[in-house]
Amino acid sequence: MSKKVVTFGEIMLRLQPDNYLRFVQVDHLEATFGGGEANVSVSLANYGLDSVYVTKLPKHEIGQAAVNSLRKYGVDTSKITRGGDRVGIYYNEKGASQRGSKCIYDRAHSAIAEAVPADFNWDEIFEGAEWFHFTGITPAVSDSLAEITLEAAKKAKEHGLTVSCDLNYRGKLWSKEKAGKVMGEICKYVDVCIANEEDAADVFGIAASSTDVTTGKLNREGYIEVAQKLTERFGFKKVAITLRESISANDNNWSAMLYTDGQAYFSKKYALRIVDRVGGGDSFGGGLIYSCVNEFDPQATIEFAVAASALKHTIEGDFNLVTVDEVNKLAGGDGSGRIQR
Ligand SMILES: O=C(O)C(=O)C[C@H](O)[C@H](O)CO
Repeated sequence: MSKKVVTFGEIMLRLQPDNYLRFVQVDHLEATFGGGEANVSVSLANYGLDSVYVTKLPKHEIGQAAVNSLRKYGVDTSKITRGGDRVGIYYNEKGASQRGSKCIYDRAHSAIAEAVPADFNWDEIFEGAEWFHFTGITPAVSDSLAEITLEAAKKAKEHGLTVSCDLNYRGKLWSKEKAGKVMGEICKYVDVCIANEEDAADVFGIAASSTDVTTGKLNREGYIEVAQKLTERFGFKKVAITLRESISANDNNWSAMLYTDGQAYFSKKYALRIVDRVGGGDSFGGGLIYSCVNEFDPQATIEFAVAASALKHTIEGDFNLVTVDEVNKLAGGDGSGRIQR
């Protein structure tokens, strides 16, 4: 039987202009769905795991369309609570070259934002599960959701699950102070922390002293220092950090580090040409969770996670629609992009 992983968060309607058009230019928007944890669930379903996504969505057709967008890829949506009025929306304008992407949220009073603890029966949801994943976006959405996320993390530990959290700081949803306070409590129940150095600094005020003298960015020692400080503070078993050594619109190197048992493992570096970067971090989380539940060794774990997320950057939409074989092919060194025939 395949291993069961539960994720919890908000899935939103993503509305986006075609290609690289600006919001103010268009008279129609393309509609898809996405959300940090939903994206991870789709990755895991693609990899063949029993992938369960938990949220609350209205009973109406837009809520159903969100459910269908997940079912289409094999995510188990049976634990989604139905009710409330709104599906959260995010508008995404894709940047190019020196113009960055823009994200506008319209998610206040969504069904999940207004969910209450009684909406979820965690004992039932976690039955037979091995792993629970959420991101720092979920508790940022509303106070009630922060309370529910904490309860879910505690319950997951009681049920013996491994708990992972991607810090994913969203400054449009809450202040650094509030994020630090809420996440500081929730992270006591987390085993595997996914972060980048900006999240660590924004949420926990953790900064590293080691930077590269020429670029001014963190160097390897700096990343290790961030992971060590996170581990010291929360007792994480693993810290996975995506490295922004030089990630700008024109120079996109993508790699990561896994820190576990006092050892740091660095992945290969990929030069990306970005088709869609939204969900890139989630695809990394999905690859990491897949590798961990399958007990890959640390180097293989980080290579799989980074290769998975490198592939995501080539795919339109939030979801990483790749198979284990495709990820293994890239992780194994074949990044040729050749046509297969
Ligand atoms: O930013 C958010 O809250 C989203 O969930 C939108 C995207 O799906 C998310 O940023 C991808 O990680």
